[in-house]
Amino acid sequence: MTIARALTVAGSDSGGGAGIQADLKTFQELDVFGMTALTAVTAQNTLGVHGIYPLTVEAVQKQMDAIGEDIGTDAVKTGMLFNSDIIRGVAEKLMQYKWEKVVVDPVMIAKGGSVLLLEEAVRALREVLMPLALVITPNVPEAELIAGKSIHGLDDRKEAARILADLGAKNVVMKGGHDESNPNEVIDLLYDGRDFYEFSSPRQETRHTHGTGCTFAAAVTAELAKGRTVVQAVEVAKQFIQAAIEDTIQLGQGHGPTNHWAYRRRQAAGAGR
Ligand SMILES: Nc1ncnc2c1ncn2[C@@H]1O[C@H](COP(=O)(O)OP(=O)(O)O)[C@@H](O)[C@H]1O
Ligand SMILES: Cc1ncc(COP(=O)(O)OP(=O)(O)O)c(N)n1
Repeated sequence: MTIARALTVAGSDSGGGAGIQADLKTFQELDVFGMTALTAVTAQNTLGVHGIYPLTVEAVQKQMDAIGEDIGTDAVKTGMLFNSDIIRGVAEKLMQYKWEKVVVDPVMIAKGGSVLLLEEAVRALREVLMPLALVITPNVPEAELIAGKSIHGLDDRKEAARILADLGAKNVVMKGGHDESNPNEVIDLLYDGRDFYEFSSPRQETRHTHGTGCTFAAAVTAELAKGRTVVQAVEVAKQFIQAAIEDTIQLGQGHGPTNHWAYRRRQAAGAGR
């Protein structure tokens, strides 16, 4: 039996809704064998981030070597990378192992406002990591910072996507959760350097959206690991995150996590009809 493999290079969220925990749950739900290279430990729950403890570059690279020298991987996702040294160290290993299906989720700020990427690291993200990305998945504030332009609505998002593609990302998914120019719909916009594709879903009125970005990017990574095209992978990821937000599980007192079981349960229910 061959099994698709995916590696996430990201931070740990003790609350289980975002970071490496969200990535592994998503990989598992999509039938992909998940592996990890931890970049930082966060003490985090639905109320916010209470502590950040980055690992050394050596520790991050050793974990990537452990995968590269033995198990190998079909796709890689990067999440919280925290500082420019870690970004450069991760980029070095992506190149060394010639991992090409790389999904970069340019995690910068958590919902509660905590900084998950230092300001000094944005340049390294732009110059060193983006050219290695098969797909980059910024939310609106992240795209504004990387592209250096403010974004209001779909036309601005398209222009920012072009700027990000010029920086070297082969495909740009501009996520629409923060774009409230359309109160009824959330449109995720994919730009492949030539064409735009829109993935739309009804906007859910909920505060339980902790880890949506990680979960979405992990689903894209899992589908790429299985050999799907970028368009197919984004299509599945959109369905996965929509189910995870709609079938809410109410945990904690703040922004709760999404439901990583929901997509599989819906698929199973559909198959049983
Ligand atoms: N209120 C919502 N209703 C439906 N989908 C949402 C909602 N908020 C976010 N999403 C989806 O969750 C994913 C993450 O979106 P976004 O909020 O833009 O990024 P992030 O979680 O990184 O801030 C996207 O696929 C987006 O379409
Ligand atoms: C360890 C860790 N990594 C990433 C994030 C950000 O996750 P995201 O999916 O963008 O969700 P919110 O934090 O915005 O809810 C995180 N919080 N922790």
